[in-house]
Amino acid sequence: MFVGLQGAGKTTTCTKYAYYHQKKGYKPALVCADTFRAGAFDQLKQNATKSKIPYYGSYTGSDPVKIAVEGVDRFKKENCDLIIVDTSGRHKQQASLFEEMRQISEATKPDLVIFVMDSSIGQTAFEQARAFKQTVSVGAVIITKMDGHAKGGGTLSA
Ligand SMILES: Nc1nc2c(ncn2[C@@H]2O[C@H](COP(=O)(O)OP(=O)(O)OP(=O)(O)O)[C@@H](O)[C@H]2O)c(=O)[nH]1
Repeated sequence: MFVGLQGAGKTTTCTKYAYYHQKKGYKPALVCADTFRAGAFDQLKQNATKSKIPYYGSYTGSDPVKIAVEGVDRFKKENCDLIIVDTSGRHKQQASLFEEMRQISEATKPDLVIFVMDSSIGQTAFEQARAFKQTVSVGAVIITKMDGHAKGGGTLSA
């Protein structure tokens, strides 16, 4: 399950992560549990289609917990090795969105929660990262946009 702030690069990184594992011979799948941002499902769908990775999502559903569970169940039945759940961007002041993230995690029971962090955030990442870790069991961090500037060091130290 991928979590993080708005625009951190979750959807892009989900596809890269799936593609990487596909190239290694695994059978990944993508689930779009982002019902918040307009176009989120289309973005994931386009990336998945280009990479020939199966995907699941909904244009009409408004319950990300339900969509996540449906997607995970479907791909488990299809014997996928790696089911990646992309979630909406959120920040710690958005209590209801944090609660939603907790519910998705509780319902899908991910083996790994990955916190995706934009390197340009620098050391201010600390408070946000802590809030995510206090709500869901973050087990890994991926830092994105290291190609754009030199602030990644601050992010790493935070
Ligand atoms: N330069 C650069 N741009 C990136 C990288 N990763 C993502 N982006 C860009 O950052 C923007 C946001 O990426 P998304 O993958 O949509 O981010 P997101 O976290 O899914 O966004 P929300 O779902 O709205 O929270 C897009 O324009 C991406 O192309 C990266 O490593 N380098």
